[in-house]
Amino acid sequence: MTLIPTLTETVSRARTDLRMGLPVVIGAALVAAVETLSPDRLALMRMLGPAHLAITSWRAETLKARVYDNDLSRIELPPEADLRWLRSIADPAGDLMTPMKGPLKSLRGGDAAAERAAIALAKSAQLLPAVLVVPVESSPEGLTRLSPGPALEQLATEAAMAPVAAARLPLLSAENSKLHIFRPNDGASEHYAVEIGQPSRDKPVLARLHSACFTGDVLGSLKCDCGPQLHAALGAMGTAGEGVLLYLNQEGRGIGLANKMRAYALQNQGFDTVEANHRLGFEDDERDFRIGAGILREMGFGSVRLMTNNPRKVAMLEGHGIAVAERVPLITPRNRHNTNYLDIKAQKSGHLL
Ligand SMILES: Nc1nc2c(ncn2[C@@H]2O[C@H](COP(=O)(O)OP(=O)(O)OP(=O)(O)O)[C@@H](O)[C@H]2O)c(=O)[nH]1
Ligand SMILES: [Zn+2]
Repeated sequence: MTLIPTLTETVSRARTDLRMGLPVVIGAALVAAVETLSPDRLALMRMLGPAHLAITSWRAETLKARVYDNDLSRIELPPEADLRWLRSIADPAGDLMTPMKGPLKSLRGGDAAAERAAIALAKSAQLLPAVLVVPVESSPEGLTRLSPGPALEQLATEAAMAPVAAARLPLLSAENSKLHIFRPNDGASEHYAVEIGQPSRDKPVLARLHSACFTGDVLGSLKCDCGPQLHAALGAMGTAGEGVLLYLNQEGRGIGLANKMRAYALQNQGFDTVEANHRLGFEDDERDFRIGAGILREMGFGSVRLMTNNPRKVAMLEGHGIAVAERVPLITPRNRHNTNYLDIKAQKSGHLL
């Protein structure tokens, strides 16, 4: 152990840098997130050499740009491109008003490892997955530096979860409850576990992995089923006298609340929940379900009766050391605002509704 930052810590720093609009050095390139880049920093970066953009293949598909690097595209920057242009490539908000941004020229050949790591880093910072890249031989002092391969590997590694604090928390649905806080070792969000009663660690526990939904859980949004699912799950555990509900801070299926609102704005333009994610450049579901498995293991649970309609959650838990003894459906009422969303989840995401 030294006082020098580990790779995990350096990646976490780099994530914060991108959120603040600071470039980071990945391999032999200077990269910055388009979303947070200022005009001044853009000008300074462009003085260092020819720049290009990296976007995901989903975003490239919408923009009709060629994809030569599998999951991403490197787009040449036209000389006259300003920040407005960069943002129009990154953010689909204005796509319908200004559909033609091109023709876009995709770079071909060479190596896209730095771009791939930069996009993964931007996603982990819950920023739009679009980055400005300037290949450089030497880069200014003081910037966070990463090697592409190890950075990508680190971003794909399961974070270790440490229990931080726990206390009794009587709930409307179950007076005998306790709230546990878990902190990952990668500088990302904390997650919570509500333990109801004193469930045995030796038999399958009634469990729910709930992903945060500020709009549904807190505001009572009618657009999704999250709030009613949260309360139905706690209610069922209260009635049974025991259970464990993980509240995972993976808002918007892992893209964050700002991007979820971008997705909602696209849904107002007529795209469905899956199409909206893709137009933004994301996969339809960016959540890392290993987090839930890690917390259950940390709490001593090895087997669950899982309240979910999502077969992927079952498969991911099973794949990460938690036996799913039973899937318990969690069906909540439909309304005119969420019925299309629920149909799309059933048709495109395999939910059993
Ligand atoms: N990106 C995006 N996220 C959404 C949208 N609507 C709801 N969400 C998020 O979707 C997640 C729903 O999480 P869950 O209810 O735990 O998961 P699920 O995959 O629906 O599975 P089960 O509810 O267990 O059946 C939450 O993180 C919400 O914030 C949307 O239109 N776009
Ligand atoms: Zn919701």
